[in-house]
Amino acid sequence: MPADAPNWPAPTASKAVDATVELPGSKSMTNRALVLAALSETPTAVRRPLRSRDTDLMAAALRSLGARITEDGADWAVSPAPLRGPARLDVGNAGTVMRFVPPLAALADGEVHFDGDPRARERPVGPLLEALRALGAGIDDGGRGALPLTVRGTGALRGGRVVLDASGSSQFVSALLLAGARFTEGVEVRHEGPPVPSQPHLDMTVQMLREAGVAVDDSEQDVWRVAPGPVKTSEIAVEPDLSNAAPFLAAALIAGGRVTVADWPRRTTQPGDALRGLFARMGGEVSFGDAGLTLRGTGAVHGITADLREVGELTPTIAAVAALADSPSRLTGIAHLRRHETDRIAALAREINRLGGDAEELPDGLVIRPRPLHGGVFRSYEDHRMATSGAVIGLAVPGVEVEDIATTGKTLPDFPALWSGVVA
Ligand SMILES: O=C(O)C1=C[C@@H](OP(=O)(O)O)[C@@H](O)[C@H](O)C1
Ligand SMILES: C=C(OP(=O)(O)O)C(=O)O
Repeated sequence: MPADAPNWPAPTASKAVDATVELPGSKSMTNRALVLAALSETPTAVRRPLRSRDTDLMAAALRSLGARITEDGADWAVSPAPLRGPARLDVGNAGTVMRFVPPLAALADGEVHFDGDPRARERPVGPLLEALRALGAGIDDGGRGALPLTVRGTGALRGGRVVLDASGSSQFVSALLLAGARFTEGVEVRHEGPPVPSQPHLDMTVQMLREAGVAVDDSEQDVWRVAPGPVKTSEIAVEPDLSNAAPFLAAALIAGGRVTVADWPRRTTQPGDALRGLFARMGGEVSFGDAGLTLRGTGAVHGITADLREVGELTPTIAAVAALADSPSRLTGIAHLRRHETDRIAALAREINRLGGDAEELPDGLVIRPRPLHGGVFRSYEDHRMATSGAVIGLAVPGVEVEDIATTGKTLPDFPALWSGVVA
């Protein structure tokens, strides 16, 4: 962010909202689609991908490894090519790039160097690197277990069985599975440790692999087996990003009225689908219709006690709503959020409290006791979901200014315009 970028005055809702919003594609599906397309034996059309910092970084990384990725209207056309180095890749602060691409680099011929934003160097990749080494990869990370690092690809990876602790991020497992069919022996990943977060994202990985013709066995708890074989995709349609639906649905909860998110899939592996249940418990009326999924505010906004381990990505928005509710909330199971774009537990508590709230950190979550809030600057810590949480609080609290709203470009570059379209 330019040091002098002005804060963004969050619009206050002066009346009930009444809007339909068309959201861009899912970050998680887009970046899986790009990886699978780059590994595929056949060219792939990725339909309605998200265009944002994280997905542009993924496309750039795969291009550097040899894939041809071109724009075709709103789609991306991906032509695979043998993976090769040398390459220097920028992961930005994208967990999906820093975790999903090193296994591809291990399959490439040549050295591939990875680095990213200062925060990316603090995010965990160690268990993934250890697993890749155990599967035959040569990696130089200076013993840090973190970026920057170099993968010394030889054009093939043996693969086989590996045990790792994926309690820090489900992306360690997804990374090994996405590339696993191309390892000579396939891969068997066994998790040992505290629970793996983000189960829907693991389901997304497994489902998208199966749709690409890859045999995956996930019948045993905490064990995933990917058979060696070709990846074959020709077309992957990306669903709207349901995690980015969170602030928009929250707007109807807070301001009253209704917000419809267009093209909400009836069946999906996206964690954002859990918003239907979570926001219903917090006071919304949720219904499917021809136009999409609609949330109607009832005037009531309730606190919630919820274990968010599986849907940690939704925490910042839920916490913002919780700060405006009529009863306390207790959000748990999310210790791993301390290693997300920022320490989200600490950042949410700090920013809610700066506006006069009462949020208390737990080792693995937050307790939020609603209190009248006042205006002020809501800092975003270069975290897209912190920025949108500030916008949600601003709906009900005059004088909230969100620092660095442009950071929403990580997954939703159009946020300010989409938000004005809903709340103006
Ligand atoms: O695989 C994915 O696309 C993601 C998995 C989750 O990561 P963690 O399991 O590290 O929380 C999620 O928070 C992230 O935004 C996207
Ligand atoms: C944790 C997130 O992103 P990343 O893919 O960088 O892990 C997120 O989008 O909430």
